[in-house]
This record gives sequence, structure tokens and C-alpha cells, in this order.
Amino acid sequence: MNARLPAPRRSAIVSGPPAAPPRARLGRKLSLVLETYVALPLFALVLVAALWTTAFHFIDKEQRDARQAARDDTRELVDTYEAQMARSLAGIDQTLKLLKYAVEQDGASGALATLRRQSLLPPSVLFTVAVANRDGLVVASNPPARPLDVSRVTYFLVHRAADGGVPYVSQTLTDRTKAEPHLHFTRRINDASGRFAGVAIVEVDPGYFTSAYEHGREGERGLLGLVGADGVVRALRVGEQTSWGQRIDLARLPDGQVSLAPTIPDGLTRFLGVRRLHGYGLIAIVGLDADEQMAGFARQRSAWLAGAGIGTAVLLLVVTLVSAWSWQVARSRRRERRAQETYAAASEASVDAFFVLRTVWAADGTVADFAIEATNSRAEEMAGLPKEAMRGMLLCEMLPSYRRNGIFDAAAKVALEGGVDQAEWHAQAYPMRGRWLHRQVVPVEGGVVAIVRDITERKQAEERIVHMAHHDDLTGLPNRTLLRLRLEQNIAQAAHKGWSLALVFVDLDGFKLINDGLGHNAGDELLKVVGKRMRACLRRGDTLARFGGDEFVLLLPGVGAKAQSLAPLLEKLRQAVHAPVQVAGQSVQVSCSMGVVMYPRDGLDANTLLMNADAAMYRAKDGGRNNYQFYAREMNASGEENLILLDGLRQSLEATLAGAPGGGLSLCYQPKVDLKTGRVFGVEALLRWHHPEHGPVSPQRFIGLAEESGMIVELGEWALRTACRQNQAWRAAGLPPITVSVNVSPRQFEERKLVARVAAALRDSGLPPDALELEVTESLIMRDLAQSVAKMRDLEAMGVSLSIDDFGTGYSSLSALKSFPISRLKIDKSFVSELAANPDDQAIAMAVISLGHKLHLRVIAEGVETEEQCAFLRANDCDEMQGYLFSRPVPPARIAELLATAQQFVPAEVAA
Ligand SMILES: Nc1nc2c(ncn2[C@@H]2O[C@H](COP(=O)(O)O[C@H]3[C@@H](O)[C@H](n4cnc5c(=O)[nH]c(N)nc54)O[C@@H]3COP(=O)(O)O)[C@@H](O)[C@H]2O)c(=O)[nH]1
Repeated sequence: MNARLPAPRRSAIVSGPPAAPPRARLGRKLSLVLETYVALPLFALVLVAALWTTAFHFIDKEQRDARQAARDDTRELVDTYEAQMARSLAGIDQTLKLLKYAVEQDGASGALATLRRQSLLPPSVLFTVAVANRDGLVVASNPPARPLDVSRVTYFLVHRAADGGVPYVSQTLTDRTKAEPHLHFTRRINDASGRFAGVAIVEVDPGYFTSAYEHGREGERGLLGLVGADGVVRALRVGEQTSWGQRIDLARLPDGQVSLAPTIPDGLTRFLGVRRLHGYGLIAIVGLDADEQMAGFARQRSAWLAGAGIGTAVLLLVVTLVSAWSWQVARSRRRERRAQETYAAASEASVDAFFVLRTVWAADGTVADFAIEATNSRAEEMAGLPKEAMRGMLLCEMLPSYRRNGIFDAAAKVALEGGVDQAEWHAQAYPMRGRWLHRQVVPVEGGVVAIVRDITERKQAEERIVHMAHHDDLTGLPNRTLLRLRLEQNIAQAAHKGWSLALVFVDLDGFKLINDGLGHNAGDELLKVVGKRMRACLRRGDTLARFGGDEFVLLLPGVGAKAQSLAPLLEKLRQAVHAPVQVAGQSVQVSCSMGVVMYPRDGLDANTLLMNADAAMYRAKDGGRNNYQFYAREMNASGEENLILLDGLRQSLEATLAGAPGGGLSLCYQPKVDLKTGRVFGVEALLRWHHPEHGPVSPQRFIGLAEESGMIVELGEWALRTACRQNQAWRAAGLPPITVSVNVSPRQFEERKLVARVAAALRDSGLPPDALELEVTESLIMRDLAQSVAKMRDLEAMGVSLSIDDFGTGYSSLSALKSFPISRLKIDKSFVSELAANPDDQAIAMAVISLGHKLHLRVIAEGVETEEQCAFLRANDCDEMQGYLFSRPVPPARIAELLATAQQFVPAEVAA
């Protein structure tokens, strides 16, 4: 089979080495560390660390740069402020000096005018220029102001107290004279003699010293101001707010450096630059708000942090996703590996052979072959090759027969279309040749896996079971079930082709005697031998089945339509069965009765054919046995006939028992002659039945039916009672006393109450027990020897004598015979009939006579019809005779006549 691509997607090939050794497991653990889902997060951590290190590095650098820039700005601003203040203070001091000079020259009242004239007065908007005399009265002022006493003001007191030669700078304050804040720059005025003459005063708004504040440079929260050497703030501006009067610890102010520290007035951290204004006792301070100065850096830092954070987040996200994916992949790989290891271990321990086969594609997309990828130990045994040798081999090169027997095609179909192929086959290739194998082929990624199991034992067991279900245990021949199957098959075939077939029903004659007499083992042996012999007569296609018991059926297909053409075969079968058989150390002989039917003539289905063959077989039995009968339509009536006959017999028995006249049943009596005296010494009672419609019915027929139906028990009891009454009647009539023999059938004998019934018959008739003899057959006794002998002893104890009927046809052993409480042996008439001509029968008769005498028994021959027979028997010391030669069975009146006339059947000279 070649089919086209593409092959469907399938699960991964499950193959692999057995469980890994410890070193390999260690290596696997190490490689686990290198797995992406472990290594990648580690690498990511390093990256994140590097990223954040870099970010912090740059943040730190920029912070340092920003701080440095702020420091530089602060330094520059404070330098500038210092220069401005130095100029402003110098200007104020210049005014003080001019004023002092003018006062000293022109007196307090003209000083201001002089200065005004010379345009040396500062603008009055900014500065108030005044002069206080030595008494502390402000005597001149620009702009003019009402007289004011400053004699108690600090600067007045300071100057009056000493001439320091330096200006004095007051604290910023508000007072009675002026609600706005202001501060005073003052210088001592001396008179010509150098004594204190008053104070030159310049009053300044503190805002003047902070007017240099620029938002563009100092920002919104920058700081600019002057502090006195006493630590008290003279003027301080932050943003738009100007304040004064705060006290600060001068020791904590940086000395020439820019510091970063919390500052007044609000505690904000600022870069702070300080410059001492020499000569005035003032300190210029400039502060830049740290937050404002570092705002750019802060933004930069935020950008860095955001960048690093985003970078980290993105990295972590990517790493998480990749790691998760990698973990999934690794997990499924691990599972797969574990599955492989488990599979490998399991397959090694399995009784099945595993072949992992990779598909080898042809250029046209068909499956060209399969390459063996992996196998287990069992596969080695099955293939007869080591694993290493098989690995890589092409399947059809290793096993070319697979291309022909369909295995390759089935596997290719699985490889192409998926599904599962399962089948059993009888292996032809070494080393599994002759064994039954089962395969299961399943698709896997890249190929197929074939699992092969040796199912020979199971197959054999199944075959055994099938054989047992269809064959007879004992003979090994087909049984009833198989026969029916074959019959139905053959009928179907014959119907289809227009052929004929024959069915022969075979029943062994006399088998029961052997089986009962010699035991079941002997019976079994006989069946086996007979079965073999019949089988040997048949063709190959014929069937010989054991139908049950001693019944066999032959199925002969493909025969001619004419039944008579079977005659030679049937005769051959008859002879084969009739030939003597050695069983249980004895030579025994059976015959067979065969009924033959033809399909389609005698029936169209199995049931009809079997039924009709059975009917034909019974007809053969009725016809004297040891023969065959072809089926005729009218034979089927016999079943119904038997029922009708049986019904008639019952009615006759009931009528006879009821004493109705013409009941139909009667007894006739056949004389038995003593050869010594030539006279009748006894009679055998024989049943007769006159059917109201059909007339006389043969005892062979109705006694057999009565035996089968169980009616024989009642019938036999009637015969026994009638015979006893009759004999007693003869005696009562004064006739010479004789014995009467009554036949006892197997069912009668086995009946529990036999002895009681006999006793009752004797008692009721008044016949002495020694005038009654019961005739039983050998086979009847042998059915259950112990019980039979016990019953016979009971009868013997009662005084009733027993004789063995049909002696010679059964198989009593000598030892058993010795134990029988009998008085007479009766040679069967089948040996007597050919006595004159058949040396075998002569030998048997002589042997029976001799045996009987040795056992001290009387020997009687029955069926004596001719003088020759009589002469032979007499010559061989037979004691008694019975047969047509002397008399047929006759009515009781005739016996009475014979007894009355004392007829001598054997001439006196002959009789001893
Ligand atoms: N259980 C009972 N069985 C009975 C009884 N009555 C008869 N039988 C059995 O029936 C079988 C057939 O009997 P029958 O047809 O009566 O045949 C007997 C004789 O008529 C016949 N016989 C006698 N002499 C000759 C002879 O010279 N030639 C010849 N061809 N036949 C002859 O033999 C039969 C007696 O046989 P056996 O009993 O073995 O002595 C038969 O088996 C009877 O036993 C009954 O009441 N009960």
C-alpha cells in the first residue's frame, strides 16, 4: 500500500534508553540549572542590578554636579551681594562722614544745607539724614522732621561713650517716631577739641539692603540679607517677604564656604554663602533653596529612576514570560523524558516486544519503509537479533515477507492516516516461525510503534476449547454440534451447487450388552475401535460424528443422487463394525443398524434429515439388525404407530386386568422336553397380544415398547400371576406336576418389589415355589451384579429357581457365573439355528453344555427345529430342549392335553 503525504500530526515518538545511570542524572541536574527558566531570571537580576547601579551612579553624579552648581551660584551671588553691600555701606558711611565734616565745619544747622547745595545728600526717599547734638536732640533732618530726643538711643550712648572712629549700625526696629522698620547708621561728631559734639545719623529702610533680590537668580525661596556682628538680622528677604530681628548663631555660619543646612526664617535647607563686611560689623548672607536648586536634578533623577524602573519592569515581564514559557517547555520535556524512562523500563519488563519505527518516506510522499529506531529485550528474542544490530535497519529488509503478508501495508496506513492496527498472524519468519503473534500498531510522531505479543499458548488453548466444544472426548470424532454445523454448511453448499449428500445414522447392535456386561471401560474401548474402523472406510471430506452413546452419524457430501450407489460403502461399514474386537482381554463382536437419507430427496434441512435417518435406522433394527435401510416416506409413521400401539396395549392390559372378556392379552406355553425321559418337564410362558383392530402383534414389538415405556412391570406381573395360577390349575386338575418358566425383563428385575411380587403371585396362586422358574438374561444380571445376585438369592431362598436365558450372547465372566444362584443355562437359539452347519455354533453349544455341567447346572437348548439339531445336542449331552421340533407355544388347554397323554417327544430308545 502506498499513500500520500501529509501525515497527520501525532504524539512524540516514545523511545529512549533504559533508566539513566547516576552520573547522567547528575549531569541532568546541572543542565537543569542552565535551563532558560533558571538562567534567564538570574541574568535578568544581573541586568537589573547593572541598570540600577548605572542609574544611581548617574543620579549621584548629577546630584553632585547640581550641588556643585548650586554652591557655585551661591558663591557667585554672595560675592556679588557682598560687593553691592560694600558699595552701599560705603555710600552710607560716606554720607555720614560728609555730614560729620559739614557739622564740624558749618554747625548742625548749616550742614545739611551745605550738603544739599553740593548735591551730596542721598535721596530722601531712601535715606533720612539727621544730626543730633550732644544732648541728644535731633537738630537737623532731611527730610525735615520734628525735633526728637535720641539721647537714650543706643547709638547716641555708644558714640557719646567713646570715639571708636567707626560707624555704628543699629538693629532694625520700629519706634515712636516711625512705624516702618528702619535702622540707623551713625558716626560720632567731635568738636574742634575732639570732644563729643553729637551724632551724624543716616536712617535706612532695611528693604534697601535686600533690593538686590532677583527671582531669576535667587528663586522663589532664596535668601538675601544682612546680619549684624551681634547675630541679629538687620534685613532678610525670602521671595517677597522681608524680615528682620531674627537671632542666629554666628558660629554655625560657614566661613567662606558654601554650606547646605536648614536656615532661618523657615527652616528650609539652603545653600548658604556668607561674607563679612569689614568696617561695618555686618555680614552679608545669600541662600539658595536646595529644593529649587536641585529641582533640575530631581527631575533628572526621576527620569533616571523612571527609566530604570520601566526598564526593570519590562525586563522582568519579558523574563517572567520567557521563563514561564521555558518552564512549561522544560516541564513537558521532563515529563516526556520521565515518560520515556518509564516506558523504557516498562517495555523492558514487558512480555511484549516493542519496535519503535521511524517512517521512511519515498520521494512521491508514500511510505517506502520503516527504520527501526528502538526495541526492547523481548523484541531481540522475537527478531533473533541484538538491539544494536536492529537499530537503523529497514523493517522490510529485515523481514521481506511483511511486504507480502500485509503487515507493512497495515503499518503504512497507520503512519499515514493514524488510527490503530490490530491483528493476529501466524509467523513464518525465524525464530518465531509457526507461532501465533498479535500486533498492535499505533501512530507516534515521526512513525509508528509496533507492540508484538506471542499468543501461541492462548491460541492453542482457544483451539483446544473449540476442539473440545466440537469433538467427542472419547473417540476424538466430531460431536453432535460440529456435525450439525457441517451438515448445515454442506446443505447450503449442496443447495447452491445442485449437489446431493447422504446422511447415515448408525446404531451399534448389542453394544449395551458389552457395556453392561464388561463394564464401561470395555464399552469405551469398543466405541473407539469401531469409530476408527468406520473412519477408515470414509473419504477425507466425509464426516463421521459420534452422535451420542452407541450412535454415530456419517455425513457424505458430493455423492450421486442415487442412494443405491452407497451400497458398497455401507456394506464395507457393516463388515468393519461386525469384525471382532479385543476388549478387556476378550474378543467381542457387535453389528450395526444403519439408516440412510439423501439430500434433497429425503429432507431439505438438518433436522428433517437427522430425524428421517433415525427412522430408517430403526427400520433396520426392526429388520433384524446388522443391516442398512434407505429412508422411505412411510417410515416416519412408525413413531406415531408406536404411540398408537402403546395406547392399545395399555387399554388391553387394563381390560385384561379388569377381567373383561377379549381383553387381548393372553399367555401361551411352550413345552420343555427332558432328553433323558423324552417327556415334558416344564413350559415357558410367552405373552401374546391380539390387537382389537390389527390382530396379533409380535411380542418382539410390543414387549420392546412396554419395556421402553415402563408398562412391562405391570404386564410382567400379570404374566407371572397368570402363569402361576395356570400351573396351579394344571396341578389341581391332577396333571403331572411341571415347572412354569416366566421371562423377567430388565425393568422388572430392577424393580424394588420384584421378590415381593413373586412371593405374592405364589401365595395368591398357591403354586409351590419350586414349580416356578424365572428366566433372566446375562446382561440383565451384569448391570448391577451385586444387587442382582442378592435378589437372586432372595428368590432362591424362597424356593424359586432361576435360569439364564439367551446364554452365549452375553459376557458373564466365569467367576461371576459361579456365584449366581441358578439352576439352568439356556443356549440361545441363534447358536442352535445353524448348529448343523456352523462349526462355530457347534463349538459354542458344546462349550455352554460343558460349562453348565461343570457348574452342576442343567443345560437347555432353545429354538430346536430340526432332528439334526436335536441329534447334535443330544450327542453332546444337552439335558433339555425347547423348540418347534417338539411344539410351538400353545394355549394352556393344549398343554393339559400333552400332560394328560404323557406324550413322549423323544423316542424311548433314544431317551436314556
Ligand atoms: N419379559 C417377557 N418377555 C416375554 C414374555 N413373553 C415373551 N417374551 C419375550 O418376547 C420375545 C419374543 O417371544 P416370542 O415371539 O414368543 O418368541 C419365543 C418363541 O416363540 C420362540 N421360539 C421357540 N421355539 C422356537 C423355534 O424352534 N424357532 C424359532 N424361530 N423360535 C422359537 O422363541 C422365543 C422364546 O425366546 P426366549 O424367551 O429367549 O426363550 C422373547 O425374547 C421372549 O423372551 C413375557 O411374558 N415376558
